[in-house]
Amino acid sequence: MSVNDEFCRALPKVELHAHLNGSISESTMKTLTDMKGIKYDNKPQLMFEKDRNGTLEDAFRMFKMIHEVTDNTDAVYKITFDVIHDFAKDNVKYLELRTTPRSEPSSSMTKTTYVETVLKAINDCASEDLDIIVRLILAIDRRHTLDVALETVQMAVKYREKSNGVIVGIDLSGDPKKGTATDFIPAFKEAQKHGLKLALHLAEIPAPNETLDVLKQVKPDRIGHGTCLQQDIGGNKHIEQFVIDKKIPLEICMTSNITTMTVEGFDNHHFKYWYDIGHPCTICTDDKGVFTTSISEEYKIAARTFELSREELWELSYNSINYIFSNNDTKTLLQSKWKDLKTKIV
Ligand SMILES: CNc1ncnc2c1ncn2[C@@H]1O[C@H](COP(=O)(O)O)[C@@H](O)[C@H]1O
Ligand SMILES: [Zn+2]
Repeated sequence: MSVNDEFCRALPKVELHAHLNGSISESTMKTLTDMKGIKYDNKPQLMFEKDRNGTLEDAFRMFKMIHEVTDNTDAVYKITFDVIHDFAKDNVKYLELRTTPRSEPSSSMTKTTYVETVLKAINDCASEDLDIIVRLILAIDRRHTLDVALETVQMAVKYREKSNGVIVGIDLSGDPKKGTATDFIPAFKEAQKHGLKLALHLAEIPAPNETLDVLKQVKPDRIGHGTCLQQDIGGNKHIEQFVIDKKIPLEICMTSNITTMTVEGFDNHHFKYWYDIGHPCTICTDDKGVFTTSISEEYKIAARTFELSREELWELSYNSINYIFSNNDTKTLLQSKWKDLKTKIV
């Protein structure tokens, strides 16, 4: 049987690359704008309309506007709670959300209350019967300074303890056209020293020198996007070979790349190359709200574009369990859940 919407929804899934604020749904956006007394009639400025392309600049303008709506702890609680419910409804059984700690003087929200609020929403969801495990990655924004990055790592260490291990890692994200990833190497090393995992946006746009430096000096646990990893430096495929040799999993965000035009068309997406050589890849949404997608939709696009069967999609989803930032007990639990569900859906 061929792959259809129903199959992709029923497939149990792992989501490892989802930015909290970029994952806001239209209905949460409506509620939050109502709470602030803003008239919500501006969807195209906050989220891409389906199948409409733009640029990375457009996406970053949208994040800025979404941040204006989530500028207080009530809103941060609501968005976290709703995003977890959205993913649970889409049959995501294990979710690693990532977010950049943010302070907002207008509402007296501090980075501390921001992180505590996100953790509280995660904790409250865990006491519901949602059948989803949620972990948190704190993000370093490449537009910020090394000091800010070190502060983020410190918060991750402190709140990993306080949250009983809900925080699992550190991300590097933010506008890839700004800042330099290598500046944050001391923060990445500090995170590793404390046993935190690293999921870094690398090569979302061509940046071979910083990509190779970061890869060699810290060897991240996963790479976000990796769109331009196949570039040569001095005629040698150093970067690609390094990623292959070290088997660093790639977080694949197809709709995000096509919409921001960092990849020209689904047919040309680098997923095909890496998948065909058997490299670890996991299908992700990036920002399901801003890019008007869902993880089920991303699986469907992969199947449609690259002619993957139900069995192949199931494998793709099952193998993603290997790349999560949680312990072997959690992996075993998820693997047995997948096996139980397999006979019902494949
Ligand atoms: C499109 N590709 C992308 N490339 C790089 N960084 C991205 C991104 N998509 C999202 N973010 C990062 O996530 C933030 C929003 O979520 P949080 O406020 O952290 O929850 C953005 O401001 C940006 O720093
Ligand atoms: Zn991302």
